[in-house]
This record gives sequence, C-alpha cells and structure tokens, in this order.
Amino acid sequence: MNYNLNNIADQQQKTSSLSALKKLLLLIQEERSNLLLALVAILINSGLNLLGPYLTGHVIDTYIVKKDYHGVLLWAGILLGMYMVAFVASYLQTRLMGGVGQRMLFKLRNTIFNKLQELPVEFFNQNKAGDLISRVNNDTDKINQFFSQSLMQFIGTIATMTGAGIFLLAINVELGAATLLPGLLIFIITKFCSPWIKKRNARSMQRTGGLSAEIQESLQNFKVIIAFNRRDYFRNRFETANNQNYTTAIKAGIANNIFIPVYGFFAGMAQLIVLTFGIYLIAHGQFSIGLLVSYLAYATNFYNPLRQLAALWTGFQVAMAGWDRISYILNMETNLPIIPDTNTNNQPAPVMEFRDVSFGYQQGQEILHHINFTLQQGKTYALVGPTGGGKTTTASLIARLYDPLQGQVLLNGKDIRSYQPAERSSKIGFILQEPFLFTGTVRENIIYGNTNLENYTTQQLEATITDAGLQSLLSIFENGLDTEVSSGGESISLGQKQLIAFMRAVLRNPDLLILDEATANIDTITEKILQEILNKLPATTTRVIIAHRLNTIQNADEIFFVNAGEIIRAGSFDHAVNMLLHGERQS
Ligand SMILES: Nc1ncnc2c1ncn2[C@@H]1O[C@H](COP(=O)(O)OP(=O)(O)OP(=O)(O)O)[C@@H](O)[C@H]1O
Repeated sequence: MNYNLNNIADQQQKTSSLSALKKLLLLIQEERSNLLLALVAILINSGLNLLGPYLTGHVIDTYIVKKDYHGVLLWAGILLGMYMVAFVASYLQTRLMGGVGQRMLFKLRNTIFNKLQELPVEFFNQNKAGDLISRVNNDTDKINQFFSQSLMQFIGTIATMTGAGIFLLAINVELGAATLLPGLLIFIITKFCSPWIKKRNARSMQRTGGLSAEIQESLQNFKVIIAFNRRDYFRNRFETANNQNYTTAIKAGIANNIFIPVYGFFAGMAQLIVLTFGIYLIAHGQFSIGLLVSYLAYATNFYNPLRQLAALWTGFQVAMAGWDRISYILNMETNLPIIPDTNTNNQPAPVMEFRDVSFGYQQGQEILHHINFTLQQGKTYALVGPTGGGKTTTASLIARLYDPLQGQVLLNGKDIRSYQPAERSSKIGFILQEPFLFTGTVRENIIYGNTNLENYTTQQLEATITDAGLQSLLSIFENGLDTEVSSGGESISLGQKQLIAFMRAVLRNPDLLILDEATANIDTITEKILQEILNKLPATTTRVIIAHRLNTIQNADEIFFVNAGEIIRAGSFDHAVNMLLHGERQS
C-alpha cells in the first residue's frame, strides 16, 4: 500500500480553496462563540471606519463651507469617539483570534500526533521522521498564523471593501463603476494566480520537510558518520537539501509578494480615475468638493484594504498548502483494520498458526511464500536461517506489524485481525533487534504500556520484579528502577537496553514471547540468567527465539529453518546446524 506522503501529494486531486477551508473550519467548531464575538468586533471596526469619510464629506459641505467652526469641532469630537470605539473593537478581535489560533494549533498538533499513533509500521517505513516532524511543527504553524493574524483581518477587509464599494456606487453610479473597474481586473488576476502561489508554497514546505529529514538522519547517525569519516558526504547531502529549500523558498517568496505591486498599480489607476472623472463632474456642476473628498477617501478605503488583501490572500494560500500536507496524514487509513470475529469453533487451538501465508513489503516482491506452521502453548521455538532469510519478517507477522498478502495468521484459533490492538499486544510480547527506549527512568520504560503496573508503588513493583525472577537483571543498573536512560540510549549499553526491553516484555506476562536477536549484545553470564528467567516463565508461555548464536537455541522444542521465503522444520539441533551451514554457503 502506498503510504508515501510525497507521492500521494503528487497524485491527489487539487482541492478547491473553499472546500479545504470548510474542512478546516470543522476543527474550530468549538470556538464558534469566540469567532462570532471577533466577527462582531471586526464588523463594528469596519463599519465605523466606513462612516468616517461620509461624515467628513458632510462636515465639509455643511460646516466648513459655511465657516461654522462650532459644528466642525462637535463633529471632530464625534469622529474621535468613533475611531476610539473602532480601536477597542480591533484590539478585542486581535486578542480573541490570537487565542483561537493557539488553541487550534494545539488541537491540530494533537489530532495529527494521535493519527500518527494509529498508522501502521509501513507508513513509518515509507516516510522520513524529519518530514513528519516538519508537518506537525512547521505546517500547522502556517495555519495558526493565518487564523490568529489574518482571518478576521481578511473578513474585516472584505467588509470594508464591500461597504466602500456600496458607498462609491450609491454616491454616483457611473463614477463608482469606473472606480471599481480596476478592482474587477485585480479579482480576475488573483483567481488566475492563486493555484500557482499555493503550488509554490507547497513545494517550499516539501523542501523544508526534506531538509528536516536530512538533519534528523545525520543527527541520528552521527556516530557512523564520524567513525566512517563521512562528514563530507553528509555535508554535501545537506547542502543539496538546503539549496533546494533555499531555491523553492525564494520562488515561494516571489509568488507571495507578486500581488503587492500589481494591486498597488491598480489602486493608483483607480485614484486617477476618481480625480479626473470627479473634477469633470464638478466642472459640469454635477458633484461637490465635499463629495469628491469623501469619494477619494472611499476609493482609498476600497483599494488600501485590497493591498492588504494581497498579503492576506497569499497567507491564505500558504495556510491551505500547509493544510493539504496535513490532511494527507489525517485522511490516511490504516491498512490493519479490525475485522469481525467469524470463528465459531470452540475447540482448543494452537497459540499461533500460519495458514498458507505469503507476504512481501512491496508489490511483486514476495519475501515469504505459502507458509504453514503452528506454535503450541508452552513450547519454545527457534527460527534460524541466513541473514535476510525472513526471520524478522515472520516475527513481525506473528505480532501483526503487517498483514499477509495472502493466507491467514491465527492467534489462539482466531484471525489475528479480529483482535483489538490492546488485546493483541497484551498477548504477544516482542523484543526487537533494536529495542526502543523512551527518555526517562528504567521504571518508566519497563512499565510502559502495562496498565496493571502503572499505579504500583516502588515496593510493589520491586516485589513483582523479584517474583518474575528479574531482580538479578535490575541489579545490573546502578540506581535500579531510578536509573536514567535516554531515548537514544547513549547513557547505557546496547545490552542494557536489551535487558530493559526484556524486563518490559516479561512483566507483561504474554501468551507468546518473541525474542528477535534479543541476546545478541549480552555477555554469556547474563545470557544464562536470561535463559533461567525464560525457563521460569509460566508453563503456558510460548517462546519464539530468533538467534544467530546457536547455543541460545539448543533447548528449543522445535527449530524452524527460514530461508529464501520458506520455513522448514529442521528436526534435530544438529540437522539445523547443517542446514544453516549449507544455507549460509548458498546465500
Ligand atoms: N521494511 C522493509 N521494507 C522492504 N524490505 C524489507 C523490509 N524489512 C526487511 N526487508 C527485506 O525482507 C527480507 C527479509 O528480511 P528479514 O529482516 O526478515 O530477514 P532476517 O532473516 O530477520 O535477517 P537478519 O538475520 O539479518 O535479521 C530481506 O531481503 C530484507 O531486505
């Protein structure tokens, strides 16, 4: 299944600005009352600012021409009051929308992060962490900027322009129509250029994502880079990504600013039309000076916001480009759906069964072909085979990190796809080749995802650890449960990381425990301790051990040889060793 966000972006139909905005508005439904209040405030602000020029014209024609300075002063006071109310309304809407924007940003980031938690391993295989981080941090902020700073300004601007347009037409239809003509041209140009601006911004964000992926990759692998002296290689790769980001950012910047001079030019044209046509009308006695002053102010009221609108519209296109990138994640559906349980057979069933299972990571590249095997309760199984033979892939299917392309995987006789994730993961413990630890303490890491232990006191937890025979492992850590570990695990050794992962898995008391090269980095004495702990697991626990070190699998009840997409019962240990030597020579 295609989970590559950048490929999806190329394939997706272009969504219209309006339908994208509608979806986005759903996110801020809870903010309705704040939005309404901000809208009222902005309309008051626009309305009062619109009334100003009309009253000024009225004062000129009624009081200034007649030299009635008392009236002029009175109206000046009224105008001052009006502008102060407009100022308060504007301040109120800025505050309200700032809050709305931040809350939306918070919600949006939570929504995306929760969505990411639902997505399958395949999604993370196909997308780079750095790009995802950029979407969660950078792209959401673009939307926040539009909402907190621009949305109400946008509405206010449109309200002011509509009002000014109405005043212009009401005062004189012909002059109004002539004044508004450049506005119509601007509208057509804007409509024509918007998709281009959005595309340039989308490309720029994609490159920012690429840059962040590059940084993440080199930071994660800094030891390898230093050890292999590959600094130049990564420096070049970074420079290429940085260059691409720079070029696309410049292009987006040009697109974002292209409207400003265009709008400015047409606004100048409109002023010229008002002046020449207005003076002509005055010369023919069809217009007054006061009306011309009001008229010029309304033309300014129409075209000045239009200049602002240029920037706001661009901001909107940037936000929509960000929203598109985010919606690709939000629209993504997991390919690991839960299906209804159709099993009506209550007969005892093996813990795990593969029925004619075929699997490949990519279409047309099968890694496992028509696999059949069963795992019985309480037994220990070993998977051996040459590197790249398919052992980890088999274990991943047992834990349902992927679904087979064909066939069925059954857990306790039921299709594994019918289990809820929580139930499935409580039944299957998986210790990965590269255990993942969170930044925190040993305690936090071993109780991770284990609801039974979450509220235990330190004493209770220590007692549980002792009961499970894990005390000797815990004592390896200097500060026991309180030992600090970092997600990269730099503060502890790889073997110690594996021990923590081991304790985490054993304490979950799973029906099936998979150890994928789980002891590869552990000394032989500690490995013996692990072996004893494994032996002491409840008699019902089934163990699946993947190991290259043959002594680890000596006590297995059954050995499977995994090679070239096939799983064969190896029979005795000696036979398995033979197959392994033979298989390794072949590979
Ligand atoms: N995420 C993935 N995407 C595409 N191909 C993959 C992926 N993971 C593994 N493969 C391929 O699947 C095949 C089997 O890999 P797998 O990791 O299952 O082998 P393995 O037997 O566990 O090897 P090892 O002993 O080295 O751990 C290999 O050819 C590998 O390249």
